[in-house]
Amino acid sequence: MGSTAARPVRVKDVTIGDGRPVVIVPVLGATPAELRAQVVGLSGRRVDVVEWRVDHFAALTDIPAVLDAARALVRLLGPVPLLVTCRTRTEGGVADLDPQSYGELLSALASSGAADLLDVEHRRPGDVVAGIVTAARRHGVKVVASEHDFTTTPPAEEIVRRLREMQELGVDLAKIAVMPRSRADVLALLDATRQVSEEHPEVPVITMSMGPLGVVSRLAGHLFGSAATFASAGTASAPGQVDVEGVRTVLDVLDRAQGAGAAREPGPA
Ligand SMILES: O=C1C[C@@](O)(C(=O)O)C[C@@H](O)[C@@H]1O
Repeated sequence: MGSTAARPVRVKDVTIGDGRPVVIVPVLGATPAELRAQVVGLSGRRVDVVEWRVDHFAALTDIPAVLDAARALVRLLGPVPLLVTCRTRTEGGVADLDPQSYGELLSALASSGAADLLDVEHRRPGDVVAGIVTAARRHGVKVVASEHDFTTTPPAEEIVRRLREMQELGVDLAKIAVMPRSRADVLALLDATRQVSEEHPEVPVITMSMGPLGVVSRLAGHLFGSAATFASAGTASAPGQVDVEGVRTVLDVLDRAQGAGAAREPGPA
């Protein structure tokens, strides 16, 4: 274990990074009406955080329209925190923004109070990333640094290095999604997750191995140290996402099994 203490992130009534997996569900509407319908469709489902994938929004370059839509979502969600993510093309999303426009949009979102959490791609230019993080800090918005590799899985040491690089940006959470080509790749992702969450728990990590091979990381990643999992409700935002009910069922089973295991542990069999 590292010498520093875990620092779970508190957003509204949700705690991220205390060992219990947080379920995040993306919405991908192109218009405010589509987004509204998707969020209404989530009511009664066990969703901890909603992610707005703003890169799918038709008026992405119209900052006031984006802020209006974000505010409407926050009102509709009530106690459920909103994570706003603008996934660029290079990271597997649909936004085609130059670094300056990316920085302006995210800084505006950070300053507007229209997001509880903001995803920041740490591979954008350093000054752009720093500007967004500063704006978010000033306005009490939590930052999730992120990186995506839709073709490969780097070796575990490299995943560790990238997660550490993100943790050191002064953000609240560090996230990495990678694509496995083998079972060994899935293990590499899980092992890197274990290592960073044990040695550097001060910034919780969110990790996933994508596609069908990586599904186990979405269902049991918390047992290796991942603080959250992305689950779908309707349209998945990445390959391998399982529907929210399926994820909840598995998490409940694992939770019960762990409780039973803990109760048995002290005595001899
Ligand atoms: O970063 C992530 C993780 C993700 O890519 C996944 O694999 O579940 C889904 C995205 O919507 C989100 O922004």
